[in-house]
Amino acid sequence: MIAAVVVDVPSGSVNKTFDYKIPAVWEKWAEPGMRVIVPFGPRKLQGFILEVKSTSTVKGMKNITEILDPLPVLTSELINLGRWLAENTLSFYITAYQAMLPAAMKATYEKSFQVMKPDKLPDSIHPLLAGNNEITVSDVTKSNPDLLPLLQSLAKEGILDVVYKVKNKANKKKQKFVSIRDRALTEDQIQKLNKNAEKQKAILLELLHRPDGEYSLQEILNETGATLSTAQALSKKGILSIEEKEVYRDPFQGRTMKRTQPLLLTENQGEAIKPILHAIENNEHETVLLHGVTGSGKTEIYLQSIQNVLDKGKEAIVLVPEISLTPQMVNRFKGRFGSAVAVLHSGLSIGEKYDEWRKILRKEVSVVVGARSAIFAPFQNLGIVIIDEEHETSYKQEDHPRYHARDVAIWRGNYHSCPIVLGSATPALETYARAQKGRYQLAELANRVHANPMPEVTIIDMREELKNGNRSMFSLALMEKLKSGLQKGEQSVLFLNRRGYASFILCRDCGYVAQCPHCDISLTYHKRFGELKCHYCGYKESTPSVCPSCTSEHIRFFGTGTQKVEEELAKVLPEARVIRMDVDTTSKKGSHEKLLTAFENGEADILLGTQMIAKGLDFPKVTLVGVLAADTMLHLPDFRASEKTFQLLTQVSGRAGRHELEGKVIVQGYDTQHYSIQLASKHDYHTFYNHEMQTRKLHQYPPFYYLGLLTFSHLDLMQVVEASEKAATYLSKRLSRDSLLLGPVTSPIARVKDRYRYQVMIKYKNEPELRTWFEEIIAHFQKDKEIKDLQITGDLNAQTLM
Ligand SMILES: Nc1ncnc2c1ncn2[C@@H]1O[C@H](COP(=O)(O)OP(=O)(O)OP(=O)(O)O)[C@@H](O)[C@H]1O
Ligand SMILES: [Zn+2]
Ligand SMILES: [Zn+2]
Repeated sequence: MIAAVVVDVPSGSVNKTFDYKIPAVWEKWAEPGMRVIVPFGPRKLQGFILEVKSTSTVKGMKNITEILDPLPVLTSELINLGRWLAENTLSFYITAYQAMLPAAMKATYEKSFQVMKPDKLPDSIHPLLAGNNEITVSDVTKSNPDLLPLLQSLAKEGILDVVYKVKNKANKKKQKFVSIRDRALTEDQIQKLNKNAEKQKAILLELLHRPDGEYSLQEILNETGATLSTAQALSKKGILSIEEKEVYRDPFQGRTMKRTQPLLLTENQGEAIKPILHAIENNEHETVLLHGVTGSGKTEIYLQSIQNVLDKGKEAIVLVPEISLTPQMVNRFKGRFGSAVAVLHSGLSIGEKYDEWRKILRKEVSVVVGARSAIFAPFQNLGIVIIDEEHETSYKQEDHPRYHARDVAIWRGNYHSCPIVLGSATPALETYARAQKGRYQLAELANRVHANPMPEVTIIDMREELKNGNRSMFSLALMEKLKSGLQKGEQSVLFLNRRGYASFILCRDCGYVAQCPHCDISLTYHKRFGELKCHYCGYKESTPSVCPSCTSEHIRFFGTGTQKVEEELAKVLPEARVIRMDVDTTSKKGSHEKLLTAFENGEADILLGTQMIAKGLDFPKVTLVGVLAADTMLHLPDFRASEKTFQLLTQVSGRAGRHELEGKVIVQGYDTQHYSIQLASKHDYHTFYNHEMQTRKLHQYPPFYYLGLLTFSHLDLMQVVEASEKAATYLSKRLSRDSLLLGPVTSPIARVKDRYRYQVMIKYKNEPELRTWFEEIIAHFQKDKEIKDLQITGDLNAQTLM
């Protein structure tokens, strides 16, 4: 038998399968979707079997070295999906397949020197080997780099051999369990034990006091204070049995979850869930847009839809943006479906993610809640995919493979004949447009549950405040509300929109702003370390005390960070207890959850934070939401700036007054007349949609046009300009008349890590050959040896132009 294998070399010339012979021992169980190790040139590489066949035209085929998985890790569905994904995102097949699996399953490679002729080995090498038969190249490089040339020449003479090894990161966690072999005999055996074998006795007594069964060895040792060797001695005598077993790393271990029961749906919810239930009932693929205002009870609709899917013996995937994948969010699903739920998000360790993933493959769970990549959960009987906050840009991966989770979901829904639910209070323009055209079904929830009113929003123009002599970062109205909230014992959320508003250092005399010397962006000020840092490349420098440009001493930290707001709050409201949530206070594992729980338990009056607190939170005592700097995002070079501002303001406002207490929102800014701010304050999605659609149409942006984007980068500016001009000429000769070509121009971020960036943009409605042309351009420059190091990335459906 022969296996067609795609190997772990992300390169254009290797972007196909290679045939290998399956050795007789493995013939019976080799299947498509298994990981293998194969020889490839002088190396050993990991790969995936995509096909098993009986003939091949290839001469001199090599054997597969090893099959790594007892069962396929890619289902036949995922094998097909990967092909589609690679082709539509201009990535390599291997990259697409690797993106579908947990990181732990990706191989790393190791090169080492192995001794072939020990008698000819020079003495100087012996200490290095320390009695072993081989040593890894990386070990030599670390300890004795000057010996490398000698080792290399020994390899040429055949005294050493260079071997390549594939290392697997995927390790299963093992734990030792202990049990008593024969309870009836044990009393006797305790009598017979040596008098001073106190600890051995302690172990046996501890086990005898417990009900019959296996116990974690570590737990027993902790209880008795005995050591491992004591237990091993008992095991040698045949009294105890110690066994090693595989266990899952469970990040939610030891947590008791309150089980919840389905709520009686409101009339509105009952209507909105109908098209979803209909599709589940009839095994139909249907994309349903669930457009519901904040607090309208979308989550309850998700939960009951999933229940219907589980009742049919099928499985469910729920995607949630990484940033709102909080324990509170997860608990809503675990609370309803208990241990049937697996969770996949980036906060888990590599091992934990691998364990959660294996629960899915082994059919031990039937619901997955996770961030973007959870869309690849290897379920085989998928009954629904739910994408919460479907407008979130994080659903698009901005690295190879550049897929959008929404597109993958719809592909899988089609494959399994099941519904896809896109939920949001502020659907992406693209999505709402499709619903209007009838390509998606539209279900709307116009009101909050039980007719709770939407919070009243007041907009404050901070320029006016300044004119009236208020120089603080809080308007009078906000101060007043914060104070009255404190008096009544209610809670407030203060949201600082930091995107596009990093804290930077500015010279008030000459206007100098500290920039990264390698990237064209300003450095961000980090007070805690007194340093300036680049968010793109990690470059750091200490904060200057005088301006490097004009030597003025008026060089200061400018812009508002959460720390600064916290300090201000302490001055003006010293009695308020504040919890600050931002990247600095949540970097430690579990701190995110701790802070939120503390706030929920009423241990603070004000929750102050960034984007992190904008979504999904549902706290009954929150009556006031304050937004500082609502307009900062409007000025980003991004055609979605208005849409993003509208979405964010709507989401944040939605945190107020979700339960009995009425909510109020105060929005502060400088450019408060902008329609996205005005309409968000009126909770008016539909007017915003119509207005924004007109703008997009006028400027020929999505959803009226797709954006194709080719980005070129190189250390040498001339190379980038030349290559991008060639590409633009090539495309302009081929594009249809309805398409527009823009550029080449410098990218909005013109330089990253010393590499200059240029882009060519194509606005198109229908350009079936575009993919091929992009592929040809990329292949052309890859062959061109003169422009070494030129990087080109292509995106057929770019979401941003950065
Ligand atoms: N049928 C119902 N009966 C009683 N309470 C309900 C019902 N449906 C939802 N709720 C409650 O209403 C509140 C808001 O619902 P939920 O959080 O699901 O809204 P949402 O639309 O998902 O909001 P957001 O988009 O703001 O996150 C929750 O506390 C929820 O428990
Ligand atoms: Zn200066
Ligand atoms: Zn930089």
